[in-house]
Amino acid sequence: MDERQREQERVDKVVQEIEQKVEDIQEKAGDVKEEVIGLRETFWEDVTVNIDEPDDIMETYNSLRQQAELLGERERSHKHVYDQLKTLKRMKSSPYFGRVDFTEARSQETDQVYIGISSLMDRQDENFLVYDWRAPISSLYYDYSPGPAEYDTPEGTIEGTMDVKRQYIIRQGEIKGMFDTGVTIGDELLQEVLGNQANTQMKSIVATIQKEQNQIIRYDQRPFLVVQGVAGSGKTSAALQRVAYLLYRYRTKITADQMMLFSPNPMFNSYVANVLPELGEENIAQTTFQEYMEDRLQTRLQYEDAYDQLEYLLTAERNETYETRLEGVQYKATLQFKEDVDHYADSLAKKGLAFKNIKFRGEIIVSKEEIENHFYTLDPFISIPNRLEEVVNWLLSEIEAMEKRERSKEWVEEEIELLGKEEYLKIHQKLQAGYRGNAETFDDAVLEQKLLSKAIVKKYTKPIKRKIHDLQFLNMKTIYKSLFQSRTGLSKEAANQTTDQLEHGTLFYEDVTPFLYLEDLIKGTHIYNHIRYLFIDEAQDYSPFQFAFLKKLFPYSRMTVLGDYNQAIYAHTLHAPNLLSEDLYEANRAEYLTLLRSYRSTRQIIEFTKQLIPGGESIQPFNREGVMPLLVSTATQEEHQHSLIKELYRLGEKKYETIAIICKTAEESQKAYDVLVSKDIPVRLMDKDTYTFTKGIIVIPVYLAKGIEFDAVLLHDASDENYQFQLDRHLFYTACTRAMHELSLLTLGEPSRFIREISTDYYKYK
Ligand SMILES: Nc1ncnc2c1ncn2[C@@H]1O[C@H](COP(=O)(O)OP(=O)(O)OP(=O)(O)O)[C@@H](O)[C@H]1O
Repeated sequence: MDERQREQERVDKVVQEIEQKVEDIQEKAGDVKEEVIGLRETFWEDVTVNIDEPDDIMETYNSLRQQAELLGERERSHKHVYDQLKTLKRMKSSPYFGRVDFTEARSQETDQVYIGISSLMDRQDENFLVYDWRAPISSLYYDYSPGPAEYDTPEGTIEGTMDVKRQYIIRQGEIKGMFDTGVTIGDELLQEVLGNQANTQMKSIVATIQKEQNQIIRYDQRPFLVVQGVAGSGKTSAALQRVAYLLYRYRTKITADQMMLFSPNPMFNSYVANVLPELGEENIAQTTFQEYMEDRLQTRLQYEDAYDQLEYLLTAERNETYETRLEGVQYKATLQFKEDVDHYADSLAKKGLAFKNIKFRGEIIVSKEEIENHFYTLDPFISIPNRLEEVVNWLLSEIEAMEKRERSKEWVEEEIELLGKEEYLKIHQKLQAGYRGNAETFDDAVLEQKLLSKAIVKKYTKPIKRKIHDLQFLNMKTIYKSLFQSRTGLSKEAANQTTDQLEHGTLFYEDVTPFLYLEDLIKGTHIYNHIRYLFIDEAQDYSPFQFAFLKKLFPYSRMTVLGDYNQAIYAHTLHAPNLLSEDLYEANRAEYLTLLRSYRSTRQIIEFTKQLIPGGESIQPFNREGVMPLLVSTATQEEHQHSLIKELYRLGEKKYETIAIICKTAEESQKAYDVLVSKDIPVRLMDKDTYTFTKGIIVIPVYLAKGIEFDAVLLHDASDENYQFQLDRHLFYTACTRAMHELSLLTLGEPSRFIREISTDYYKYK
């Protein structure tokens, strides 16, 4: 029998074991499921509901709680069984992907370690048939070639020799490919994986994790892990496998809801949504900075979003207003500005807080001046948030006093009379329920009238009280506006521009973080203390100020920060440090890792794109052959449209599943889209509100294509007019590096200087 047959026999045996396990579990699962259904059906039968006496209420409460706990526990175990089944079903088709034979130096015993997406024991629960890829011993597979090798366990390092390192492609229980590999994990397998068509959903890479990626995945020392990785080097992939790794490593301590990922746009969220479930793990919370902002500001204020800011900076005329705005954008991103805000917040302890009148039925009941007076008569040594708490209590007591006065007023009586039958009944019943123990007084019409007026007044004061609790009597807009009358590092023009903007009622995007930061200093910080691991992807787009803000929001989180400074596309990151800069981290608190190998694109595309950026020569392409990028230069609109359509047909014939026409801005995208639609080309336009992306041809502005990849990319207009400034270079690089197999650059007019800098040996010219 040859080696392959022997291996196939083993696969068959493991598949049988899996089938057996599935059967066993299904039987058990059936029981649990029925139990859950049964419990739900009889939930109310098994609780005693009696609320006549306080003791009975207690008993009812306890009985309800017990029943709910029982149901919860059964539901959890049902879910556990269900998850197990899902993983086993996945393993039945492909039980493992790797094997290492390892001889421990101490015992001289050799183990054959088979590695798959999850561990699998034999039926006696004695031997591992498959090891989870995250188990300590599995790191041998990712880190070593045959020869001396070692791995770390919680008990210490185990040394030995690796005799065999083998990879398998197993599909539907059949070995389709099998290779013994050297240092890096098989080029064959990677070739196969990377040569495939792009997917509208990212896949897990556990079978082919590279050594330097494995380092990121398993890193477990300093609180900050900062990864600078070139485009397509697997940063996002590594981050997601790292989540799965941490969930496994700390499975008794950490759950998915204690982790969170900040991603660049909502479409990216749907793009990566499958990776963790594919690995048998739950997804973690994902948000974008934009979503966080929306959540915080809600309808309180109008504000600009990051994309609109970028759109303005890319499309507006470069005049004085523009330059002033740019100054603001850049300065408000810095830690110096954060210090300005800190100083200003300190000064507010003595004076300067602005308040709003509290009104009731159109009349002022506590004026802003009264609130201000009250606030500033409180002990100045008490912090602002604590003083505000006192103000809340005082305001609430004022409201209560007012409530009492109002109850006997005429308008209340009128309202009672005007009450609809249903409303009346509702209030009546509510009152009755509350006063059951005292039933005889209920006949008393006077009492009823009293209770009704109380309820009516309460109806009006309830929202006021809620607003007081939420500190909405603070006039945050005015407070923030006054910051620009204090001393800051901004020029007078930039400060005035901000105030003017605020007077129109809208917050610039660059003001959102400082605004929320100041608000937190005044109201007391919002913190997410349950988040233990925070992941920030596309970190180059965050400013030092935003980072300081995030650190305050997540004080107990270890952070994994990943990005590529060559893809920094926001104006605040120009000539400024960003989240990848070492000077933002305290000494010894952060580890910096670099990824230089790029996997996404063919060798030809990488050879081209690496010349677009300074230092690009250090980028190492993964050797996957393809065709050279194509440049199609045209002189007129007609020619441009004609060649666009011709290119689309040509790429379409190659059966690519995803083709992206990438534009610099939303404005350009809209134009391209209109042209294509008028020519009956089936195409979708992606904008900032698009949440998923689909197969076929799409038109998309670069900043929304961040982090995503396509089979073929067609740059809609790579002309010099479109791409000439420093920021354009990053946009251009980001756009070109989205392509996996083919890249075409169309230009209307002279090609961009970034292309002209490159020797024509690296692209075809048409
Ligand atoms: N070890 C690997 N095995 C298989 N595929 C990989 C590996 N590493 C990366 N890839 C693939 O390379 C592509 C790029 O990976 P990913 O999107 O994680 O890179 P990135 O560094 O986040 O890219 P960018 O910064 O350009 O958005 C993906 O298709 C991913 O599946």
